[in-house]
Amino acid sequence: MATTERTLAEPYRIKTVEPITMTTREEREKAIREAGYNTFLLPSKLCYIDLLTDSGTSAMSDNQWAHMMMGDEAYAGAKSFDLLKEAVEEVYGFPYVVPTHQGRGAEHLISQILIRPGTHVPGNMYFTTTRFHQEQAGATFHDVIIDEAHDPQFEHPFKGNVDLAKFQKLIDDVGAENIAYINVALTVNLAGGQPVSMENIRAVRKMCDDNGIIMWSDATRLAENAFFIQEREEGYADTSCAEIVKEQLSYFDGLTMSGKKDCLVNIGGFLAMRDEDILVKARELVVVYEGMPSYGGLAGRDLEAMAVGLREATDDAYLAHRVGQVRFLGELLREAGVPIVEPIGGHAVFLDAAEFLPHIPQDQYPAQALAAELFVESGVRSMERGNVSAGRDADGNNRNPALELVRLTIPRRVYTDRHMEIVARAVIDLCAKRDQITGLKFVYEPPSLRFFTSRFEPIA
Ligand SMILES: Cc1ncc(COP(=O)(O)O)c(C=O)c1O
Ligand SMILES: N[C@@H](Cc1ccc(O)cc1)C(=O)O
Repeated sequence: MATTERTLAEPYRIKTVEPITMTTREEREKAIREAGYNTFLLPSKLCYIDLLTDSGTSAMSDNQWAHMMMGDEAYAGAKSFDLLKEAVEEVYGFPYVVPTHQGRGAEHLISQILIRPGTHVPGNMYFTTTRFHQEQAGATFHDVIIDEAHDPQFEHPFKGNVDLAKFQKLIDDVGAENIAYINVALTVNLAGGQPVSMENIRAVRKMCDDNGIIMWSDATRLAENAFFIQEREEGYADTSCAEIVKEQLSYFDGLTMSGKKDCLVNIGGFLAMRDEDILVKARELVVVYEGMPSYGGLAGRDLEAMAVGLREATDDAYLAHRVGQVRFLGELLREAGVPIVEPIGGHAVFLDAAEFLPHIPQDQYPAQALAAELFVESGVRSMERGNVSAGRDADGNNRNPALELVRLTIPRRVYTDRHMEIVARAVIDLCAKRDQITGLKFVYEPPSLRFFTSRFEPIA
């Protein structure tokens, strides 16, 4: 959809509003200094338009709020769990579900269940928390995404696809019996919100069947993935996103879910699976780390909101608007010559910071510097997704990923297209004076998941 053709209005009307206010440049300069040039450490009240993340930032519907009042807060056997179980079975097709407080709670449990120390986990690009839990359980992560995903400019309709040859090579190198499972993310966050095709999912399933490998999904943005299949894959134009969601998942043995994205809730997650042995182990572990198997760290009202939200998120009109709004912002930037990751993904527009700031070496964290400066310029909060996020390897060296990006992440059902225009204007204005932006160095660096809490100062 080109910007000029954006005729579909929001498929909802606004019933509750939350005021936001603009700050002065001086206030923002002080705030970013105090936050150690890390946008994660900024107070949200100073962020005029907050595009840090699409996680837990959705606006809930009237129906979700109504269900919040109906949460069954019993410690055990709450009916809210039954509602979630029914929704997961009906919409996703999995008979068993174990709630967790959010996605990484589910990642922790499945990593502990399926990984033996010394085994291997392939995936279509790493995700920070996912890889952390896999490594903590003793596995080695292997990136088996297609090469194109590491090239920000490469146009590919399904840039999140698994490279079957890379997967096969790993099987040949380490032996199928040493592969704990393959983890396929729908869509791929760090590649730019890029989708995986149904054809690719089927082909991975076949390789898993041929080799006796468990096929798991990080299904965090599975509804957005379904939208891209409907839009781009032959044979799916007349299939509803709800049907595509179900078909996609029919090939998997189970999934981890961060409900904070495509279940449209502010908190929540779960594991879903077909295998009873995995269910039993998940129930054994969930009571240690999260709570009873019927609530997993959540309130009954959270389970209710998630059960309703996961249905709403598969609606065709909602998804067309959702992905359309992300694209609207991306196209405004592209038209102005701002370097962005192509094609524009499902949940965010990613600025190519390496291209934006060619004068800043990667070890001076250009994406981190760009996110900080965008906030000072405009009050728009974004997130670094490059060298800082990738962390250090076993030898203590920066991983220097091929993608050095800043993510403008669009919360679901929260901002209007007018907000998107303001964001585009801010980025375009900053692009015109990019030469003035300088690199950063660490003044505090935590040992893991450093991007959340690290602090920096400018290199003079
Ligand atoms: C692709 C992906 N997987 C897993 C997670 C983990 O989910 P959560 O933030 O709910 O722990 C996230 C977001 O954090 C994500 O984007
Ligand atoms: N999953 C969320 C929250 C998050 C952000 C950064 C991370 O590396 C981990 C989690 C997101 O992608 O925005």
